[in-house]
Amino acid sequence: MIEAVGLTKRYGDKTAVDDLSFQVRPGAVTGFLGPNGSGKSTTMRMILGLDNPTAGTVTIGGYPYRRLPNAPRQVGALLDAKAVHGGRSARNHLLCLAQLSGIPARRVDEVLGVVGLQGVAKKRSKGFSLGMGQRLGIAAALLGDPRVLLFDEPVNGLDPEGILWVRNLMKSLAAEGRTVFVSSHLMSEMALTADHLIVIGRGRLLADMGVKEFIAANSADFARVRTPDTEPQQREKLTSALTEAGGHVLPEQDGALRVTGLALSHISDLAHEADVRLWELSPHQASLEEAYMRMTQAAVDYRSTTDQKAGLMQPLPPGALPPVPVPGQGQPGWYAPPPPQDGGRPSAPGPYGAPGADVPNPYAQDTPRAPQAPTRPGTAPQGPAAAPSVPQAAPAADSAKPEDPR
Ligand SMILES: Nc1ncnc2c1ncn2[C@@H]1O[C@H](COP(=O)(O)OP(=O)(O)OP(=O)(O)O)[C@@H](O)[C@H]1O
Repeated sequence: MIEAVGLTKRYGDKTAVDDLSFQVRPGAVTGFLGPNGSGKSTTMRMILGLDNPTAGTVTIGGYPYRRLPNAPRQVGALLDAKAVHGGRSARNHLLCLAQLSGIPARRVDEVLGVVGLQGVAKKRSKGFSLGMGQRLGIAAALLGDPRVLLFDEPVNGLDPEGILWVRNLMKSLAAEGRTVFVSSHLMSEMALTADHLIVIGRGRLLADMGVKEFIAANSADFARVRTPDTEPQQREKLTSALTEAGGHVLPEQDGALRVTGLALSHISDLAHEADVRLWELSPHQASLEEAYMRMTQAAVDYRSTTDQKAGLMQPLPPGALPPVPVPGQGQPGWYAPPPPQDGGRPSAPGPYGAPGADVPNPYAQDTPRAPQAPTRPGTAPQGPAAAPSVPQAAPAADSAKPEDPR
């Protein structure tokens, strides 16, 4: 288990991590989310003893990383996939790390197989695509067969096949009882991978809860109800019946009604009693991305001056209602769904349940692919920080040259 207590990091005037307390438990994938600059990497670096806290503590299995016995066998991390000596082959890079940590050489071939790099094991890593570099970083993290794994943006640069592979890998590592702590900006991916979320904004803890709980607490479930378009009086009749029963009804742009506060079965019964025919009655819940946007909108440090989403925070004119989001048609003027009906306080999970996904196929592999475009230009995903750091190599003109003997 990873445990942070009052963890704080200041760089001069800048507080990067502010009194953060949380636990990352074994047997689950815990997602670590937050806007750019919110302190995720700083937190991960402090967990791994690469940065000293200004205040507070962070321990792994009860020890600060630097006092952890045989740390590389207990903790594996992918912090910067570029932190590799580019002149070395993938295999030699891993061999160096293995030797430094007393890990047998046969484990190198095992992890190369796990990440699907056995075919390019003898190629110099400076010729690797971003995705192949990520795989090499993941291989380094797995080298010591650790019980605790940290991954900073592990799917950065991976193609859809690679993303699926990482998702399955994370889940299977957690299913083996390991502690898996992973940061990502890809909310759709986190929704499929993580069981639990730790969300920070400007260095502070915003949420520490299950994925389903997080979505329920930061969005409102609702039902979409549609009566025949040709009979507007049916719509009026249903609106009255639903409102009288305590429902909250809002018209949507396409003529449907958005209903909150009533279960689907109750809406159906009320429509039946009012003798109103329905063309649609469907449950809806915000996505993790929408719930995340809603929670973190006030903690975003970097926003484009031309970004329409910035308008979200502007107050509406007196008496004006916010624009109504339309599922599947975008949300005009809104970056996140409207607040929960209880006035913004976290609400109990709604009646319609959250979407879930369970993908088996542990350690499924695929072969590395041709070079891919980076998804976040200028940002460097991470390498084997848990192992001793390896200096980054200068760019090479020709990766087909024989391997650098160093
Ligand atoms: N060595 C440093 N010196 C000064 N400021 C730093 C240093 N490292 C990080 N910071 C600042 O601390 C804050 C948190 O940075 P950090 O990299 O931890 O955020 P992050 O959540 O990982 O961001 P991103 O999602 O963009 O990777 C930022 O404002 C950053 O500029």
